[in-house]
Amino acid sequence: MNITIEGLSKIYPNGNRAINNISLEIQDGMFGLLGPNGAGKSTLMRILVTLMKPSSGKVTIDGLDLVKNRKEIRKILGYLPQDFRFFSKLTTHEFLDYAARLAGMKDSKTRASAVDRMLEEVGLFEARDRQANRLSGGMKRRLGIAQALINNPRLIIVDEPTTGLDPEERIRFRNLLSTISTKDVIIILSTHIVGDISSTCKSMALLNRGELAYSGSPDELVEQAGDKVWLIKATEAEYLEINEKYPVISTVPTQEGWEIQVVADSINGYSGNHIDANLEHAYVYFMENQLNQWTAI
Ligand SMILES: Nc1ncnc2c1ncn2[C@@H]1O[C@H](COP(=O)(O)OP(=O)(O)OP(=O)(O)O)[C@@H](O)[C@H]1O
Repeated sequence: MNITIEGLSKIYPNGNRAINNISLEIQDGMFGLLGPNGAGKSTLMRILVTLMKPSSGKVTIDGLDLVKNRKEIRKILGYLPQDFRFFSKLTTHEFLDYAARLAGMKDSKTRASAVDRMLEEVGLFEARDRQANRLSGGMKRRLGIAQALINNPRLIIVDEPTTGLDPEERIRFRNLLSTISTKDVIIILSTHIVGDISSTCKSMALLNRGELAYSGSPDELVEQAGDKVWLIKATEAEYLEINEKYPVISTVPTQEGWEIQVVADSINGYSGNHIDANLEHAYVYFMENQLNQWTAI
């Protein structure tokens, strides 16, 4: 499985340039698409799932042209949109059966066993007779992924799936995605939550204001911030100054004052030492130093 994106742009009718000349290669496995709000992630997702046409550029999925071969591409596609909703009154099981029918599974026996298998896989079998729109947030998200996966798609696109989930459900959801990501399947995970990507994706892209700011592995991005993360031991007086000067990752009070994690090329004049960088640090460093656009995660 392989996706090639060449010179892709999207300008909305009101003139908003949501995506600007993006070129990208995506191979088998889990691919993370990271970026702040408004970066263009959802726009790119909507184009990839054939809901919207690009203004210019070309996308090829396993040799199929995204615009010309829409029907064929839809057959191999599973999509969990950001604002996924359920019809009222359907039970979990009925909903998934409906989704399976929409996905083209005509034979009722095959469908029934596929639905049960999928409910087991996402941990919702016990909840099969509960009304879908009364499930907890995490369970709804799992039912959302179940409907995206019911027809064994080879391209799975999930948009901001962990927003609003508690940490336990978030981990559960990520693990679920990892188990699906086998050979010959691409899962594209769009998120503004750095932890979603660091724990699951081997390759990633960073979008910012419609532009491709980085593509590669999360490890390579972390390497770029290798010696840029500092733990400063600050006095009360220095605390505010440091907050003004540097992007601060965390602040912990100590008996002497504060321990403050910052990302910066140097910490002239302050007392501190390097600490290991992680993807969150790298993201902040990249947004601040390469793009001058650090605000907040
Ligand atoms: N239908 C639309 N018409 C006009 N502009 C739009 C439309 N949808 C999105 N935009 C604009 O395009 C840009 C990219 O939006 P998009 O929703 O793709 O970003 P995002 O990275 O998914 O952000 P978020 O995480 O907030 O959804 C933003 O400036 C947004 O305001």
